[in-house]
Amino acid sequence: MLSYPSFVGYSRKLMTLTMILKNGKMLLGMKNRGMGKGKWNGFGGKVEPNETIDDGAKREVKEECGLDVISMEKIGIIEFEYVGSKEILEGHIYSCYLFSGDIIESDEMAPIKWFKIEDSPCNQMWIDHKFWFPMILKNIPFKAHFKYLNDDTMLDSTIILTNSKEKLKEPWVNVIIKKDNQIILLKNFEESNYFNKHEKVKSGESVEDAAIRYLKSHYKIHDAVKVQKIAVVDIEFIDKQFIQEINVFVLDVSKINKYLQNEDFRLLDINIIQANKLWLDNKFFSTLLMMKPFKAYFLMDEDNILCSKYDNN
Ligand SMILES: CNc1ncnc2c1ncn2[C@@H]1O[C@H](COP(=O)(O)OP(=O)(O)OP(=O)(O)O)[C@@H](O)[C@H]1O
Repeated sequence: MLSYPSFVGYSRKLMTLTMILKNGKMLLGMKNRGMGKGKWNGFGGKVEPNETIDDGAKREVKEECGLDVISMEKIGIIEFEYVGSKEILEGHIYSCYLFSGDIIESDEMAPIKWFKIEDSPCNQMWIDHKFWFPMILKNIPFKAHFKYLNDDTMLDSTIILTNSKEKLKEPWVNVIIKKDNQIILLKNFEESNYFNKHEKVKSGESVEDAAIRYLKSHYKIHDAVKVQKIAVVDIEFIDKQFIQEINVFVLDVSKINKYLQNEDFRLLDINIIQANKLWLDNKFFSTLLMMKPFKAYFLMDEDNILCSKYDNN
């Protein structure tokens, strides 16, 4: 379901961007002119007509921060699209851990500073940085497309891991119980994201049976209960070799009191859902509660969503 855009009829401009890393820190320069003025970034620029992309990347590092690259690795290719432009900026993204020489600031890039990775000046960097930087750190090849309205507004993003051999899907279930205007959270819900824990589907078991098993293990519920499968959510973690396929069912008990007797639950008001950090993004819950089946895909690095796609057809 993760379709990647194609750009027939667009021209391309090749660019490089090299992230220089050492001992948990990254080297960033403040761009003082041209594209990305006023932003901290790695080092790079346009590839010249008579050089290879790798050579262009090394030349830009030398020109912009004075360092000589000893070795570098290309991790990703990003296609930057700006609404209204028929030119794709094709950025080749490198990591470099081995270099020599001294840092020299230039008119174009100053100051140049080492930042601890966890202290990166995110709000003074390109918005896209946070979506692909985890792949740089974990050395996971990727391809991405970011669509910008202007330099500070991103409209769409797609990231594909290019090394993944077909990852295996692992089916899980989750059942959301809705009562009037409230969602029922189990006692063991995940505090961090206000969501009931997922349950793994056993081998040979259907997802529907797993959903009923899930319900019975948590609630006093009888066999005839009807759950409705609303969402299939594929969750890919960048550094795991399988995709978690979460089948999300919804059971509406607004008219049925007996299911909930004598049990100790936590009720969460649907109206405050938007304000809470619920599982996944805000759109997920509102889409789920429309009760129309849909599919979704999330690319994650630990708790961070790097890419999300919905398919409501
Ligand atoms: C839209 N989101 C973006 N996210 C992250 N990085 C981005 C970027 N858009 C451009 N970049 C990088 O910014 C540099 C511009 O280079 P830029 O100064 O235009 O090139 P070059 O040095 O050849 O120019 P001059 O010839 O000196 O004008 C180059 O590394 C390029 O990869």
